[in-house]
Amino acid sequence: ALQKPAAVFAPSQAAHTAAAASQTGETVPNIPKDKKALVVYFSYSGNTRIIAEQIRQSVDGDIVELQPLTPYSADYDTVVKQGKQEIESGFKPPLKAKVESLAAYDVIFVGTPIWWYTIAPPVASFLAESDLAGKTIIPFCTHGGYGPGHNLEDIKKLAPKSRVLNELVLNGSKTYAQKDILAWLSKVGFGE
Ligand SMILES: Cc1cc2nc3c(=O)[nH]c(=O)nc-3n(C[C@H](O)[C@H](O)[C@H](O)COP(=O)(O)O)c2cc1C
Repeated sequence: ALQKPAAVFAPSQAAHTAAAASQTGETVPNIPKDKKALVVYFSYSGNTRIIAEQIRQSVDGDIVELQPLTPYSADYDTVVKQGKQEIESGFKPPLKAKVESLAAYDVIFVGTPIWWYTIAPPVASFLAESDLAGKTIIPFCTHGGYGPGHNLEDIKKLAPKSRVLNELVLNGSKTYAQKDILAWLSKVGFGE
């Protein structure tokens, strides 16, 4: 399944308009909650970051962007090839910073672009190096049209002591209204 040409994962940047929409659009009340939430995500070309910000806005939580110690190339095709190698070899790149104070959060949203049908390597690094026992993990991903692949299974494998809820799967080239994000949040039971 990994033999598809690199061109199929062409960058999709239509999501940029979503940021503007979520700032100028409808006002949405925060979901009432007694749990403290953290949004942790990686984003190479910006699509997952937009969703991460929308989630943070809806849950009124904190947010952390994962960054590999060695940044990925600015050249997209180079990254598509490198990502393939990293995923096939199970490489988990060292992160620029360890995510601190996880103990303070009950719920951790984990966001990733889909790379070669799974989570991006920096997200694998985060899951592998963090103590997530007893946490509720709510995954979300953006993909380029080929769907979420096996990323949810891979998240569960890397966080065996967490309760991993259903994933929000989004197409990175589409835009999502804040109310769509809220609808998903209440569907996964956040705030109950
Ligand atoms: C290394 C790499 C691998 C990718 N692999 C896939 C894939 O397997 N399936 C897919 O639908 N999209 C794939 N894409 C496209 C991204 O998942 C999609 O553009 C996503 O929204 C990017 O999120 P970001 O802007 O937060 O980095 C890939 C992109 C890159 C850079």
